[in-house]
Amino acid sequence: MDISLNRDLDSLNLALDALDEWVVVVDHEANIQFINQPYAQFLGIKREDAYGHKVVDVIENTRMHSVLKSGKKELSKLQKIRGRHMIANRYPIRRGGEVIGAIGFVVYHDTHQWQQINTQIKALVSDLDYYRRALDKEQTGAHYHINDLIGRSPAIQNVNEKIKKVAGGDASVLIRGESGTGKELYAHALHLLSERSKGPFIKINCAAIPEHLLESELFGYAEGAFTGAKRGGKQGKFQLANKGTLFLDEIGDMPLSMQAKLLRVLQDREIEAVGSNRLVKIDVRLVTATHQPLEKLVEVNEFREDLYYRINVVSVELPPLRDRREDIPALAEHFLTRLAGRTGRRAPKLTVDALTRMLEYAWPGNVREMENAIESAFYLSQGYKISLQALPAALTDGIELIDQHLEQGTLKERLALAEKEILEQTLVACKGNRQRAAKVLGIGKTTIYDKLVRYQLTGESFDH
Ligand SMILES: Nc1ncnc2c1ncn2[C@@H]1O[C@H](COP(=O)(O)OP(=O)(O)OP(=O)(O)O)[C@@H](O)[C@H]1O
Repeated sequence: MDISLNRDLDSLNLALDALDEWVVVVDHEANIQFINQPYAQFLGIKREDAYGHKVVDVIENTRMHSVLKSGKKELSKLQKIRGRHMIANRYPIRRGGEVIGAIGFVVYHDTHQWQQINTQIKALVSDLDYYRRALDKEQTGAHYHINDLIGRSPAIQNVNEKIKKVAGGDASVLIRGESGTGKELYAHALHLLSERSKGPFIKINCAAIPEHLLESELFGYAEGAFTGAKRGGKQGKFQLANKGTLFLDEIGDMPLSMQAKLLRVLQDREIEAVGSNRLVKIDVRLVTATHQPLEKLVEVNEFREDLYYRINVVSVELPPLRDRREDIPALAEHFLTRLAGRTGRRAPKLTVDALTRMLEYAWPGNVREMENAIESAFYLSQGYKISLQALPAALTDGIELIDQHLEQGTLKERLALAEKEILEQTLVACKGNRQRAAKVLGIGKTTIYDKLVRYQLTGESFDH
């Protein structure tokens, strides 16, 4: 027996019988020429008996004859057959432009099947809408003024000076720096220092938005632009940022197709919403940020050179935290005070060991990593001090930790350690003012200086 599948009509029939979809084919007079086995079975007929008969006589509520008449396909139409609602697609068949028949598929045999999918999609769309709105809320408005930013190291002072200088005017600014160095905070500060400070500050993270949504997020869409488009359309970030600042974060991750569109908008200063053919003028200052080596991306054709020059009129480089270690004590204190405020707890202090380790550590995740480290240590420690043990493993790996409860040493050594810690905490509380610390502790000026030298507490980390 030949069991191979041939390119003949029989094989085609077998293939159509194997489908879950039900299939019917009619000729130009709406007579059934083919019906697949599953469909015939559902209708309770022998398919041979249906051949040559008018489709309206065999299938309830059919519209195959209408498709023949209109020559237009009908997609996802509801059809009730034998008490069940089905979803059908119907297509005209043409030869040389003339309609010679039609083919129909029942895609979902039961609306229950379809309803299940529909419910899932509805839930997803509503989730998406919720997160979009939450994201919009979070990404609107500038919250950080330059004076709120912690850090007085020379490297940061240079950045602050540059930001103040370029804030006025409309030059596009590219903020560069490793992840977690504070690029977004500086974009806020730049906006608040600029003449556009009364206008909106709108942020969009190019890396976080799927490529197919990025265009409509940036430029908006017109009503009916695509399935699921909101009635009345939607404004894009460019329109929302009108007369203000648009902050494009992670610009290095923008897909090439969008880069071309963005470049055109920056050149022409007008945008066209998706699905609209109306050009709208925009008045927006562009601030971008990236941790990516843009020049390298230009070399390998992953970032457009012309766009690179457009966005890089002024470039501000944020130094990594390891190059401005002087800022670490102040940042630590800032985060601890903020956590204390939020939780109603008294702000704890870092022990000298913990602070020393934080000053030595390389902080590959920069200020964000430090903020997280402080937060986890804050919740892990209960008392007034945060010891080395409370710091995350990344900082303490490879360091010999002595369990506090098993702390060894003579009484004299342990009293000295306690004295050192009291001195250190008082100094931090007095912002490095030794005279005040001496007064608080009820000791003389000379005594405190002697003790500070003995315990090596004369470093600049206590000066603020
Ligand atoms: N100078 C600073 N003062 C206070 N907090 C800061 C400072 N710099 C950074 N932070 C904090 O560090 C975290 C990271 O900052 P931000 O999101 O601005 O970094 P980023 O460089 O934009 O990071 P990414 O490249 O990952 O987007 C934030 O929680 C921010 O509050």
